[in-house]
This record gives sequence, structure tokens and C-alpha cells, in this order.
Amino acid sequence: MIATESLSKRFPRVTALDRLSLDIGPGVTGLVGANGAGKSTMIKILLGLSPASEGRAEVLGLDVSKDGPAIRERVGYMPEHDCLPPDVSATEFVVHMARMSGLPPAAARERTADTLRHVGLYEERYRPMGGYSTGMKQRVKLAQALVHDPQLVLLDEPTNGLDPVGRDDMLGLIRRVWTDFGISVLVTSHLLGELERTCDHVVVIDGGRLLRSSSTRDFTQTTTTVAVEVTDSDAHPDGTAALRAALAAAGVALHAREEEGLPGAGHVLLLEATGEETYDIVRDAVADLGLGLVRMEQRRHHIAEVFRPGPAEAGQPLEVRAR
Ligand SMILES: Nc1ncnc2c1ncn2[C@@H]1O[C@H](COP(=O)(O)OP(=O)(O)OP(=O)(O)O)[C@@H](O)[C@H]1O
Repeated sequence: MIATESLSKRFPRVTALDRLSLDIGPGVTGLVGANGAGKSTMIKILLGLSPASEGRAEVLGLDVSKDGPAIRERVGYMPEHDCLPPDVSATEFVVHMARMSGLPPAAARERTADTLRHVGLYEERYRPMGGYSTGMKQRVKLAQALVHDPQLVLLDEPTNGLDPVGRDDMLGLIRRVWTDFGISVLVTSHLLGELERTCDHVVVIDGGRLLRSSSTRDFTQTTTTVAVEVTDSDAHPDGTAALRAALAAAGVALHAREEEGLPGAGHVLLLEATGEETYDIVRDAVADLGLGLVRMEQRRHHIAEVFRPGPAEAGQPLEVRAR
């Protein structure tokens, strides 16, 4: 869908993209990086709106340096900032955008109604957009990117300014753009965590450089860390502490850090499993102490953890760089 080779963009005072080589296939791909990492610059180059300083980029097999108009016919774009005329309704605006993309009047009206329904705008679509909430405006911006039935959409920070519920709704909509319509998506965000559930593939950039590009599954692969939570008992009013001592005595490697458990149970012990036998040791220790086992589960990585220094490198987990 998108391929770049040593792509660079230099402004007089800053290198926004630094020799970025990427190969992005169909599906939903997240482009994540802190503010100023180069995400919007990348999108503008991919749309053929801004020339690269060096390197090459292709979108749907078309060369961004000379096929800009053909790319924009086949690709939808949702810009980051508020760009909607306040005195026009969503229907009028999206019909206009559909007409600009070359759809005849009847098809433009039909596609507009379908697309606005898909993004969850109903009666409000006839009201002027100046009175819309941020969530409604983001939905209109998404609709205008989809109305001409593109093969690919580039969405620049579509969850910006949304509350957690609005964010979840928008991420669900984005996922369905691919699953329901087969339109591939490149979505940017400065929040690593939110892309985990939405994207098949994640590209992380920092200061215009590629930090990592992998499938979400590779990012979130299971770890050898096991979380164990137990109840307390009359004999052991602090069940977690008793289990910690028993497991340490049995030679199990325990993390110093514990996590909050469920109300009524103790903390969550984190330990390293060396094989099936570790599970047997935990089960036997819990039974010997007469505790109740609330849960024992293998941990998965969260994408954000991949970019935190480990406990050995720092006293405590640090904030994710790309926040
Ligand atoms: N037209 C421009 N002239 C000069 N510098 C620019 C221009 N556009 C972007 N930059 C700089 O290039 C760098 C990357 O900007 P870009 O907007 O691509 O980042 P971003 O990852 O999209 O961040 P944000 O989410 O804050 O927009 C920043 O340092 C920015 O100041």
C-alpha cells in the first residue's frame, strides 16, 4: 500500500523525516510518535502535497513525486485540525467533497447519506456544523475522507480532543473501515496504547527516525512473566506475603514489584516461569498454605511497555516517550 525508501524531509531548522524506509501492507496501520515526530509531514508527502528532500515514496504503486492527483483520487485524507466551515451542514459539506472527487450529483448524495450513517451521524447531519461537538466534527472529517470510496485513508490524529468514550467509538469506527469496507487505513497517534486494539501493524517514529515497525501481534507477544493472585486465610492474614516467601524458598524468580489485586484478595505477585514446572510449584505452594487461588495468568506485552526501560535500567517504569 505504502512504500518509502530513505525518505527525508528537511526544513531550514529541523529534519522532520530522516531516511525513513517503510513497507506497509493492507489493513490498519498505526503511525505513532510524539508531537513533532514527523507524522503529519509524512502524510503530506504521501498525498503528494509536499515534496520530499530525499528518497522515494510510493502509494498504491504510484510515485508521490509525480502522481499526486492520481494518488488523491484513490486515497482519502482526514486532516488533524478543525477545518470544517461552521455555517454549512455535514450533508452539504460531504456532498461537496464527494462532488470535488468527481462523483455525479445523485451518487454524491447517496454516498454521503451512507457514509454519514456509517460514522454515526443521523438527524444532526442537517444542522450547521458550527454547533457540533468535537466528536461529531471528527466523524464528519472521517466521512469526507471515505465518501469517494478510496482504497486507502490517511487519518491524522483522529482521536485528538475526544474523551475516553469518544476515543473508543472513533477507534471502533476506524477498525470497521477496514473490516466492513476493505479500505486500508494509516492512522497517526501520539498514544501508543490506543493503537493496540485497532491496528494490525504499528510503525513507531521519533524525531523523524524509524524506531520500530512490526505487527501488533509481535509487539504484544506473550511474556514469560506470570501474574498470581491469592486470597488471605486465617492462618495467613497476608496470603501474598506467605506465598512470596514459599515461592522464594522453592527457588522461583519473583519480581520485586507487586500490583494491586481485586478487592478482598491480596496483591498480584509477578514471577518468571522457566517452564511448566513453575506452574506446578505455584499450585502446590498455594495448596500447602491453604490459600485460595484467584488467578494465575501469563502476561502479554502492552505496546507501551516495549518503549519503557526495564526495571534493571531504571528504578521504576518511565513514561512512554511517545506520549
Ligand atoms: N512547514 C514547516 N516548516 C518548518 N518546520 C516544519 C514545517 N512543518 C513541520 N515542521 C517541523 O517538522 C517537525 C515534524 O512536524 P510534524 O507536524 O510532521 O510532526 P507530527 O508528528 O505530526 O506532530 P504533531 O502531532 O504535533 O503535528 C516538527 O519539528 C515541526 O516543527
